[in-house]
Amino acid sequence: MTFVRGYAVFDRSKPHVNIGTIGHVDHGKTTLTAAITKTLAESGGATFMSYDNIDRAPEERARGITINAAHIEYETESRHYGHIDCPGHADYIKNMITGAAQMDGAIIVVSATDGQMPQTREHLLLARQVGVKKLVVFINKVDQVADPEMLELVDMEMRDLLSTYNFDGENTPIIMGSALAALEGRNPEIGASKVLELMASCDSWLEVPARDLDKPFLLAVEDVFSISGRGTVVTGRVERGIANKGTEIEIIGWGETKKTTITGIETFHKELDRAEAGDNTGLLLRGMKRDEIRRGQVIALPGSIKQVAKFEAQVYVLTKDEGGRYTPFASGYKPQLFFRTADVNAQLVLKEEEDGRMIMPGDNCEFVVTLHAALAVEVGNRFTLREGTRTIATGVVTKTLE
Ligand SMILES: Nc1nc2c(ncn2[C@@H]2O[C@H](COP(=O)(O)OP(=O)(O)OP(=O)(O)O)[C@@H](O)[C@H]2O)c(=O)[nH]1
Ligand SMILES: [Mg+2]
Repeated sequence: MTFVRGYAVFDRSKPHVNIGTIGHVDHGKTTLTAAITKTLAESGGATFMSYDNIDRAPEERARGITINAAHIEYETESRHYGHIDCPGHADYIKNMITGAAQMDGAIIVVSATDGQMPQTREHLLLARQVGVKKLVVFINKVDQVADPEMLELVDMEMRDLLSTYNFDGENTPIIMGSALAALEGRNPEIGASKVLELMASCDSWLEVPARDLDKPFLLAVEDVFSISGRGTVVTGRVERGIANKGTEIEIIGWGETKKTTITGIETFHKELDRAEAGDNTGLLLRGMKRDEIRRGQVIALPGSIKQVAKFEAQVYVLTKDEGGRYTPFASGYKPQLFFRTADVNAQLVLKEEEDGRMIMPGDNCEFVVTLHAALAVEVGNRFTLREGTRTIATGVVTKTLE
């Protein structure tokens, strides 16, 4: 993860919403992210973040693609947004899932020249799976398309696709424009004005989710930093509850539980006294070394959540048209399981083993899932199963076992 320094005083006078850009590689997510900061900077709602400032790792610059999800912040008149620019490349889906898992809503970017592509579909599915309820569509690169019918077609196909993945295809706002024009400060009719229209749609269409402030504190660790002279900081989105400086917590997952105290809280480089559900935050932890904490663990109120290595789950196996497998698999299958910010090897055994029964793409089955290492899992948690570079199934935990 890259942390990009923000500008504003983090006050709670405006509702905070976590959003971000998702979609197929090269469709213009990072360009749009930079364009949003440029456009909002004019009204004082952002610090301009150049493209190179967002994709700043050497490998990202050399290849011209995003690898790490980057965190940015900006404000509209009515809201404060945390924005995560996700990678589109199929090899970095893992970083996309971790990024999307922290979003309340998302902007899906689709290029007018290509229309929907494999990761347009996969990202929609994964966004749905990690709990993103609503999206706004940005059809980008309209400067490259002369034929209005082509744009209409992309619009129609996106509405169909949204409905396929259980989003509101009919009413979802679709904005057509050019992120590059906005970033380069030209053709405002397809540039800046469209970015403003996009932000207005985010303000009106994406909802501020109800935050579970009353539940016990939980944050899924996205990244771990060591800050010299201060100690170890973990970052991630607070899933529920409230924590203050001085709150005792447990670090749970990967088979280990450790206890410590929160000694500092920082959100977008501003010191705060408390972290609450919905915040994308960094917690300074007493006496912890950087290598004692890992992505995929959770920081939780002691005793509020258990780690389990075995649970029952309802699993839907994607068809090949949904990007899934072409062929069936047998009980005992071992995919990679993605859950909150964790990814772990898992084994799926049919709950009621019928001799030699094969599981077909399109099937809905009950499995007993065994994880390679225990994680903080609860009934109702959603997860994704992947194999190589392909998402092959999605599931929900129905009962925890051991
Ligand atoms: N013509 C035109 N080109 C654009 C527009 N927006 C982005 N591009 C170009 O498209 C290419 C890819 O843009 P990025 O913003 O890196 O795409 P991305 O979606 O972030 O790509 P990944 O993060 O690697 O998935 C770059 O060369 C951009 O300059 C646009 O509106 N018009
Ligand atoms: Mg990018």
